Amino acid sequence: MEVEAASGGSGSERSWLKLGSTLPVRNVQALASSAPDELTTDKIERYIQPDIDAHPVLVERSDDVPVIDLGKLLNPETGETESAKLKFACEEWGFFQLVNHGVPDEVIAGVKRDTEKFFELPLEVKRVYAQRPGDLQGYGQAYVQSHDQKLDWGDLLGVYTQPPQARDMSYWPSQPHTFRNSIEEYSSELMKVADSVATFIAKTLDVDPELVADKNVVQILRMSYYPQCPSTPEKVLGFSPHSDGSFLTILLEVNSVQGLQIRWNGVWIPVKPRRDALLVNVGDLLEIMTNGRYKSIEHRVTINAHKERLSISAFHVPNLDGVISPILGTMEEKVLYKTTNVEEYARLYMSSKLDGKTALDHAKVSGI
Ligand SMILES: O=C(O)CCC(=O)C(=O)O
Ligand SMILES: [Fe+2]
Repeated sequence: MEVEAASGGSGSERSWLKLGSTLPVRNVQALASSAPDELTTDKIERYIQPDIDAHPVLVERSDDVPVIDLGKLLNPETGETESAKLKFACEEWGFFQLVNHGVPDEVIAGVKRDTEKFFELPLEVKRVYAQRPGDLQGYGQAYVQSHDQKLDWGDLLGVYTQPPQARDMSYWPSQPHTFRNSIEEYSSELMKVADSVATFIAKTLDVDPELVADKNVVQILRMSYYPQCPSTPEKVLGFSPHSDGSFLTILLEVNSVQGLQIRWNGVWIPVKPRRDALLVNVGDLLEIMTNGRYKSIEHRVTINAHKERLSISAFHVPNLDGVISPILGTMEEKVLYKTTNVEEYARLYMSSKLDGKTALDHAKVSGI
């Protein structure tokens, strides 16, 4: 089985699109729907995660995942208190549920409906959008970073949505027929949310919002479909543990089936889907920018024996030609991260050459 590693841009065409890595394997949705006797040990083997139980799962902490109210952040009377909560959420959790986010219900309902319909389409139709090697856009299987890495029990649709001047809608799925429109509406609403969140994050850091304004200009949507897994679901993951290589990620849990778990003080905490919220998380680039104060937390997705799960991740990232420099709070603060070139970071994140380390480790000042 071959990993088609990112070949990288051809110099003139430097874009996030060219940095993906994909594995041309069988579609998981099709595998999941095969008859139980067809789903042999041999076929499921590559998905079995021996370390899945290495850390305990603490369901009772689920209610502690912070909730941040964007309406309260915007209101001068409540802004300060809410901003302190936001700071705490970014420092201690790296994840928060964002309520009163302002995205109209019908926009969310539209993109949810069309994402569900897309994955219901016959395999041959979805395959029309198959990923090209080294392309983040298209339909395929989840990325893997090394030949021996366990496979994830999920299929994805990657859509490169922003910035408007660079996107090419002709790569977007045209089925269901309302999909392009619903993606476009959702994408532009999320750009607004990401801008507001970034502005409030800048305030919590006491830095000029201008300093974060260019960190969110590119957006990639990833629609994930994790089919039910009739065979040993407790040993299989929809998405292996990782942190996001983004600045900010905004997640929509499409059908509210629980699956996401976040790593908190050595244990896994399941996140309860909330229909009224978007789940926001700090990505690696924000961790670098805050010199480690805001945490890009590891997370994973578990799967179900009988229920499928769908989600939409929106990764907000800077242009590839920039750099991220740690902002230091005080003169005494220890410098944890190097000034990092965004393109180099993105290549590293997507590459299979991580020597068991994470991309974030490579951005650290050596010796730490
Ligand atoms: O499906 C989810 O809940 C999370 C997906 C995720 O972690 C990602 O897309 O990076
Ligand atoms: Fe993630």
